[in-house]
Amino acid sequence: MKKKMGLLVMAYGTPYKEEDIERYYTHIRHGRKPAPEMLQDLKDRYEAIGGISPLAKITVEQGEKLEQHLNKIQDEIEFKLFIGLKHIEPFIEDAVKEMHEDGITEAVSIVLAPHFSTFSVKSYNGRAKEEADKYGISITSVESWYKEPKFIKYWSDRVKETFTSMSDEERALAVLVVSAHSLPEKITKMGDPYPEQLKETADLIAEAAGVKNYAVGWQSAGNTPEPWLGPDVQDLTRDLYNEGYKAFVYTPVGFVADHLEVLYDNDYECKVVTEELGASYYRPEMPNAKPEFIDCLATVVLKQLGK
Ligand SMILES: CC1=C(CCC(=O)O)c2cc3nc(cc4[nH]c(cc5[nH]c(cc1n2)c(C)c5CCC(=O)O)c(CCC(=O)O)c4C)C(CCC(=O)O)=C3C
Ligand SMILES: [Fe+2]
Repeated sequence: MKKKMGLLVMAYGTPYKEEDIERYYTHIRHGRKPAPEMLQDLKDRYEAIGGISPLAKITVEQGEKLEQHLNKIQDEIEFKLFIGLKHIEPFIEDAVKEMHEDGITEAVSIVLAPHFSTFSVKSYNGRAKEEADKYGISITSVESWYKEPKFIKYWSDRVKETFTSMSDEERALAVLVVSAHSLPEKITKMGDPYPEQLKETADLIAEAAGVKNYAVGWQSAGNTPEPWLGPDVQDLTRDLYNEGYKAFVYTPVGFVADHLEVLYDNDYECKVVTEELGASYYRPEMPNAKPEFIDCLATVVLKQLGK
């Protein structure tokens, strides 16, 4: 008899249609409605990437493929998928309640973001645990998985391919920019491991790819007066250009899918800067639901369970 276990896959969530944008943004802002111009700015950014983000579909595909793959590569546990989102339905709490209604008493959870921070993974895991406690469900939660060798290999393979595709002249002046979502700088004072985890990720990828010229940057910082972690990837691009680099390879490794922060903040905003400088722009493909990435997530889940 196989043991049945809930597989709680958590992700950020995205509006399903234009009318969802306001309530989604309000949820991100902890219930404070955005000013009309902030809302319009966000709507314009979604419009610029085709009206709506591909993220909703990709998250489901990642979850479903992970469930299938886990059930294929081992036969001790029967995993059942539940998707729980941070800022739109199905919310994390909805997913945990559904697990309970399904008779599940044991679950493993993973967030579709590799690095731990109090603002991201800690909040996902905290919400899941609080709801699970109501039903007596025990959840074991992955806290971070950026060090998983299959994750590092995913990105170092992409980086190698990209550098190999360049001419010798271009490669000599190329630089790798490894980035994640910025967070308020105050997390550093709280001893948050997030900045250090991104730096470690960059070191591991650069080493595995054999790339000597690389830098860590932050992107997609919020629109608030407080200081955010820097340097911002756009400013960093200009600084690196002034140091002599002419080709830029962006790897937004804090994300795992094509979505607004990548399709707009990298593929539009960073690209504008490289075009203005006359430099070349590369952004290797995101993991999405590629088999090697699904296998990476499965490895992380099984390791969490001591398998
Ligand atoms: C750490 C982190 C991740 C990575 C980890 C994880 O994945 O959990 C992440 C991912 C994402 N963030 C996303 C979208 C947004 N995040 C926002 C705003 C914010 N994010 C923050 C943090 C993070 N965010 C913070 C501290 C704010 C400011 C809140 C405030 O104001 O106090 C805003 C508001 C407008 C703006 O600032 O742009 C939007 C629209 C999407 C979906 C894109 C799509 O729909 O395709 C994804 C995957
Ligand atoms: Fe965000």
